[in-house]
Amino acid sequence: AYLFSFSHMNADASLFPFRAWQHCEQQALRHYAASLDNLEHPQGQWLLREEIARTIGRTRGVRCRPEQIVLGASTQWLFDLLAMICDKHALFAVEHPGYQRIYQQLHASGRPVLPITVDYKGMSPQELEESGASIAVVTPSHQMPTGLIMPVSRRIQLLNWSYKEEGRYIVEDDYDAEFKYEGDPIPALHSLDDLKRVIYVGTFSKSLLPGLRLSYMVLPPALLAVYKHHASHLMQTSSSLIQLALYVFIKSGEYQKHIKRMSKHYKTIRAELIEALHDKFGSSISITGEKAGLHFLMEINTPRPTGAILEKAKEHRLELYGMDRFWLKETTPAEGRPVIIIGFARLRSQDIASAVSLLHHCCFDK
Ligand SMILES: Cc1ncc(COP(=O)(O)O)c(CN[C@H](CF)CCC(=O)O)c1O
Repeated sequence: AYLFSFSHMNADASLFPFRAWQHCEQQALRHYAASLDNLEHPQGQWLLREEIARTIGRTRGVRCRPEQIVLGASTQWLFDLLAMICDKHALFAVEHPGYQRIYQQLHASGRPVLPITVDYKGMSPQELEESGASIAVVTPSHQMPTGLIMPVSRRIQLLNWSYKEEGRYIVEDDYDAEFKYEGDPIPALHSLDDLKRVIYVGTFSKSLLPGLRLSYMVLPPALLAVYKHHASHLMQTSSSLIQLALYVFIKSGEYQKHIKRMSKHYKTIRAELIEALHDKFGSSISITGEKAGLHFLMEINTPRPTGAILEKAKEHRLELYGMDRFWLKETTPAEGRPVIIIGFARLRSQDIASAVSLLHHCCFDK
């Protein structure tokens, strides 16, 4: 077990309202147990899809009907589904550096996946245009891993790219949208889309818990028709019990209360952590991607290479990851200063000073 964790992959289960969740589960069983005895709708429970449509309409400006929502046990599965229903010649473009599991998932679906460079505004429209891809996968709310927030100007550029040709789509993976600390709220790409070219994807992995394994996808009408034709033989992958408990949890207002409480908590932890990092590391670090989400990047001015830092972190039971897991191309990244990804979802206030000084030790001391 780790002493401290800077992982970007976890959540702090000790902050999850399990009593409230169990109450919602009991309510779900009391009122909807009957629906557990048969195979449900392939897209998932209607009641939950209604609540999700309402929630993303209110919080992200995503206008959709429950009929357009497909639930799934993980974002990876939803990308599998997407690969099944999209035109078999369609090429996918993904962000580089980017989220490796989606890249691998799409690769496994047998079609070439093209890594497209992410500049300081997000996926490069020029590279995307030249790539010949017709489906662009982006993470505009807090790019994984750089943490940049895609400005509206770039969102419009990508939408215009998708409008140029039939069959072009943008997959908006709105990961980390729930937690934003600086700057004005930016509406989802989906809310700016006039021609129904955006497929909106969301997950409860970070707003609630990764262990719930519940994610959702909003299909535009044209793709919904294809889904209904191709994939309706596929059964829903997520558990009906979790879906119904989540429906009660959202309906009762517990979800909104939880997001508010966690936003406040993460805002405090993030501020204390950034202050402690600057105190300890001084001008030897530069932090980027910290305006939203549950992680940011930290570049360190040290002669020690990333590999050696990660090695030392392992020795000292400090959970820490580098940028290699987001490097999708065969080429190795130009050797610059070490950059590590700092996740803070699992950090507790009282541990910050010790975790930061241990990190400093791994970066500089023998
Ligand atoms: C860009 C992006 N879109 C969705 C998810 C959610 O996927 P799921 O829980 O299956 O719904 C993640 C989650 N990624 C993990 C970080 F918590 C893993 C990162 C790593 O493998 O480095 C993600 O990065």
